[in-house]
Amino acid sequence: MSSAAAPLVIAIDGPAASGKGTLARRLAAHYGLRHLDTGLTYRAVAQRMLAYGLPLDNVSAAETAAGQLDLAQLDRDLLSTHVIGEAASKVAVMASVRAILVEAQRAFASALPGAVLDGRDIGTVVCPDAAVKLYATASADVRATRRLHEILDRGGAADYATILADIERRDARDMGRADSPLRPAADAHLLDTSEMDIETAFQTAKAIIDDAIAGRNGS
Ligand SMILES: Nc1ncnc2c1ncn2[C@@H]1O[C@H](COP(=O)(O)OP(=O)(O)O)[C@@H](O)[C@H]1O
Ligand SMILES: Nc1ccn([C@@H]2O[C@H](COP(=O)(O)OP(=O)(O)O)[C@@H](O)[C@H]2O)c(=O)n1
Repeated sequence: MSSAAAPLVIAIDGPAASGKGTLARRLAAHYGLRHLDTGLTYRAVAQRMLAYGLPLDNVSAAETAAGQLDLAQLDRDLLSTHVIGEAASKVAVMASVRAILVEAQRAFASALPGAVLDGRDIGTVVCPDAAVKLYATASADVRATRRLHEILDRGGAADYATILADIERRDARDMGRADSPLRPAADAHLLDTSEMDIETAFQTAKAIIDDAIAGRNGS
């Protein structure tokens, strides 16, 4: 039996530009939950390192930056650059940095009424008991095209081949690292959005979550 007072946690993982953030934001608004883009926590640490000209493998500096992080101050516009995403995946291989960030992410998830968290290890490490776990995927080609349009729409410059190579390199680093590699949790629902528009992806995710909530409430 489930407790009505337990926070409802929805975990969404997936590789770069799979659409997990877009889904997470819409789902959080729909279900009246708070949202945390955990990628921004790694990006914020990386941004501090870049701003101070520190090497991205400087563990003690990265630990300090992680310890000083304020989840309420994460600036998505500032942190969403391609360069910071690449740097974040280098910072994210450090187990001690992950431990600090995971603790903050778990505290966020534990408050009522619950939350949608998106990232790489939410269903496997941060919230292994989440009520619903989704693993968003899309082909590397589709993801690179989405990211390219995102950058161009913001007035930036980029080319498809470079973005695709960066995405494939980042996938390999995130899936190959020793601590908390990117992979679907055993009980995650796979959501391949390659041929879904945003609305279809949202409706598909919502149907999965509604089912899980009905099961949780014993109906
Ligand atoms: N199903 C979809 N179809 C088309 N574009 C999408 C879809 N989902 C997300 N996008 C777009 O792709 C880009 C990356 O999406 P985002 O949610 O930020 O991915 P992630 O959080 O996985 O990196 C954004 O510009 C977003 O609007
Ligand atoms: N829960 C998480 C979230 C992000 N990350 C790391 O942070 C990087 C940036 O994550 P992000 O979610 O902001 O990147 P995008 O998927 O939006 O491109 C990823 O490539 C991972 O290396 C992680 O290790 N664990």
